[in-house]
Amino acid sequence: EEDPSSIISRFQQYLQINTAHPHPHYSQAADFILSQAQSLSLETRTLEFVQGKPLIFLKWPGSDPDLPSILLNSHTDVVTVEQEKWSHPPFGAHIDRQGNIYARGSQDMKCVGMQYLEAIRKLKASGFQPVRSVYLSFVPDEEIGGRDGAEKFAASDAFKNLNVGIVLDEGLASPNENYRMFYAERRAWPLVIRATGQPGHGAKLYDNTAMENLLRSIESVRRFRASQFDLVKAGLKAEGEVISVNMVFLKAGTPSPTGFVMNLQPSEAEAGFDIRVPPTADPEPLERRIAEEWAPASRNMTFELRRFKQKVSLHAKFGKPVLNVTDISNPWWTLLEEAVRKANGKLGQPEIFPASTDARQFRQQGLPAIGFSPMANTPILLHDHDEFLNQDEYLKGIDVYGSIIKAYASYIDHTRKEAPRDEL
Ligand code: MET
Ligand SMILES: [Zn+2]
Ligand SMILES: [Zn+2]
Repeated sequence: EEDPSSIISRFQQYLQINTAHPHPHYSQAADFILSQAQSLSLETRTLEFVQGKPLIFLKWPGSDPDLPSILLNSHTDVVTVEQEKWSHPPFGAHIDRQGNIYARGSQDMKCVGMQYLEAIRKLKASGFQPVRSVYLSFVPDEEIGGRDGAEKFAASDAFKNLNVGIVLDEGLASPNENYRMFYAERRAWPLVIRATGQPGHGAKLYDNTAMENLLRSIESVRRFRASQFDLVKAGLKAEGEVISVNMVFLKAGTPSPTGFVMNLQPSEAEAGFDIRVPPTADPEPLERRIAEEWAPASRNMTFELRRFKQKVSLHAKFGKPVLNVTDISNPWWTLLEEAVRKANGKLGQPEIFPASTDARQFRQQGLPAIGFSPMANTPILLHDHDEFLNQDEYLKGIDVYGSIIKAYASYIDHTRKEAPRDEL
C-alpha cells in the first residue's frame, strides 16, 4: 500500500497548476497528466482541436477490444477566483488541521480527474486486468461551454473509434452521507435584456425611461424566479427540476465622478441572467415569456438569448423528453450502485444536474453518461470562495472509483446483446 501522503501530494500538484479562465495554463496541466500517465504505463495521445487547448486522451487496453469501452471524462480548466476573498491561496492547495485541501478545482473537478488515475494505479498494483478498454479524457474549456473541447471531441472520428459504451463525468458534492448521481442536466440559456428610453434630467419624473422599463422586467423575472424557487422550498421539486433564473449582471448609467450629484437618466440599461432549463421543461412557454413579459418590444426592449447548440431537440421523436435511462434495463446504473455499495459508499436518488457540463455532448449521441463526483459530507463549494475537499474524502473517492472501474471494465453481459445506442 502506498503512503497516502504521496497520493495527496500528487493531487496538490495538479491543483497548483493555475488553469483558471481567462488564461488557463493548459500546457502545464497537459505535461502533468502525461507524466502521470507514463508512470502508469497508459497509452497517451494529445489532441489539439484548437491550438493551445490540448485534450489529453489515455488508454488502458482491455483484453476484449470488441466490447464497448468505458470513458472517464474530466475537465482540466477551472473558473476564475477572487483571490483576496480566499483564506488560503486558491492555487496553493494548502491543507489545514482538519485535512481540508483548499484550491480552486478541488471539487470542480480536478479531484475526479486525479481520482480516476489513482484508482487505476491501485487496480494495476493489485494485478487487475480490464476486459473492456478504459479511456480517460482530460478536456479543456468546459467552464466556457466546451466548444473547443468536449464538443469537438465528441464529434471527432477519434471519438467514434473508441466505441464508447458508458461515460462517467462530474457530479456535485453532497452535504450529507449520500453520494449524488446525475442522469441528465439542465441547459444553460444565457439571456441579456436591453431597455432603451428617453434620457433626461435626473430630477424629472416621466414615463418610459430605460431604467423604469428594465426594472419592470426585472420585477417580472423575480416573480417567476420566486415561483420556481417556492417549488423547491416546498419540497415539491428537486433543484434540477425547476427553471432557475438569476440576475448576474446589471449595466446602466454613469456613476457621478464626484459622488455628490447624479442627475442623468440614462438612455440604455441592460441586465444579464443565468437561466437553466431542465430537460423535462417545455422551452416554448419560457421563450414566449421572455419575448412578451421580460423583453417586450412594446416597452422598447430587445433581448439576446444564446441557447447552447442543441443538435437534438429533447422533445423530439418520442414526444417526451429524452433522458439517459436510469431504469434497470441500463446495466451501467446497477453496476455503479453495486460498486459504490461494495466500497462502503451510500447513494441518494438519481437527480438532474442543476448546472451544465460536458456530459451533454455524449448524451446527445445517445450514450449513457452518469454524473458522479464522490464527495460526501462536503459543503457544495464549486465556483465559490474557499473551495476545498477533505483529504480523507478524496482518498475514499479513489476506492469508490476503483470499485466502479473494476465492475465496469470486467462487465460482460451473458444474458443478452448490449442495448443499442438510443436512436436519436
Ligand atoms: C453551458 S457551459 C457550462 C459551464 C459550467 N459548468 C456551468 O454550469 O455554469
Ligand atoms: Zn465542472
Ligand atoms: Zn464548474
